[in-house]
Amino acid sequence: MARNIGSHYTTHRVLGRGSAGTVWLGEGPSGPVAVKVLREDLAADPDLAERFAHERHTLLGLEHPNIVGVHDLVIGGPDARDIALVMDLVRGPDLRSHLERERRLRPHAAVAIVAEVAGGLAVAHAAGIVHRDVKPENILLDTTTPRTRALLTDFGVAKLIDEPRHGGKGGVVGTPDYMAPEIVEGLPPRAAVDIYALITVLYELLAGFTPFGGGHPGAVLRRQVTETAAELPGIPRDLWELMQQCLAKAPASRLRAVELASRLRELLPALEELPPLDLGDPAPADGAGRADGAAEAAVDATDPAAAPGTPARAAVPLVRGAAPDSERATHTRMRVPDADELAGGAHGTARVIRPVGQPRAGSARHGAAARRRRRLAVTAAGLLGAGALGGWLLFSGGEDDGADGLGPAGPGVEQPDDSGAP
Ligand SMILES: Nc1ncnc2c1ncn2[C@@H]1O[C@H](COP(=O)(O)OP(=O)(O)OP(=O)(O)O)[C@@H](O)[C@H]1O
Repeated sequence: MARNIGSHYTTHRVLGRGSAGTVWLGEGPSGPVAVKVLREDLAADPDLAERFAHERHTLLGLEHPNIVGVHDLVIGGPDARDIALVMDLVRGPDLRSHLERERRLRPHAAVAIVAEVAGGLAVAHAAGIVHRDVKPENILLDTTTPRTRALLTDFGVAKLIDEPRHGGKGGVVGTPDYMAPEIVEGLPPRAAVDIYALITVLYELLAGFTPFGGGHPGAVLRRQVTETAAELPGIPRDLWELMQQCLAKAPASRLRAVELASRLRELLPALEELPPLDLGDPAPADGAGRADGAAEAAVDATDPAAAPGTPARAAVPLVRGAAPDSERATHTRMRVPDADELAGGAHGTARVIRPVGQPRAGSARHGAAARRRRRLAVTAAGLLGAGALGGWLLFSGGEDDGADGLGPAGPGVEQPDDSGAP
């Protein structure tokens, strides 16, 4: 049923749901738009409404072909409880859905997408805006043009929702798989966190899994701080060197967005003919269950991420709590693993990428449930300080609409036990 948002916009049908609210297809004075209506419980927070109003200028000011433009911010509604962002309508899938379908992208396609997003980030960073939640879910693909265009969305929303409520200490909300080590260490997020996250996305597009994902969110955060990304077999040397530089633990060592965009563009011609990286698992055409077991056979049976009923990855929304307008489960509290647990025990938790055709003995198949995507909101308050850990991880759990996830402990990847389940 059509619903009015402010005096200029009408919403018609749901395009998608995120942790912060629901995105609707809408109509405005100049044509179709996407309208993100924040969750009622968030919108009811007067501080949040105030922050959105305060940042109106920033939210509306970013213009770039690779950034989803925000046209308007509506605060009000019949009961004065709506907060809605009116955005460019992007016709096409988000990068998460695209990757789930493709499983792994050709290096040229992956680098082209990431170079475009880096271009958008460069403009935002120059304006002093850090995205803070770069991940495939926040990259939309416009497929209406002859050449698909990638657009980064949700600018500024992470910061607004993340701010401490009443001047108290806020946690850091983010997505463990893409979270830069300095955030885990409690430092304020600067532009370099977006570079780290974006190159993590590139790694995922090439490999089908993130460098440090899998298992307990606390273990993922620990790996972000302590481990080194495994080199992907067959990746061109100069591309890998650039990726390593942007995955550096020290933020100052990473490239700036503008440099990254141009370096990636320079690499493109040499990547044109390359097929997707061969990590040893025949990609199923439909991206659905790998019923023949050829791929699943490589997954470590001890990996909690591979256990039936355990989510394969942790794509994390911005905010805690269940969306009242979605079917997600309510949030759950869990303890951050202590320093010892986070040290990973004697065996560590880094993935080992095996050479093609070399399955690991004693490995087991993924359960169907292990491929489900789960969303978590993580608050990491001073997670790793002087080697000791404190605080809590707060996460909301629930599955999305049943799309198969790309398990970080994907085929061809070993991930020793890092169980730190609550
Ligand atoms: N500007 C847009 N145009 C078209 N569709 C959009 C637009 N913005 C979002 N969507 C759709 O709505 C879905 C939900 O978007 P939203 O930003 O609320 O959540 P998310 O980024 O997927 O997750 P989260 O907010 O939890 O991190 C997206 O996956 C996409 O399919």
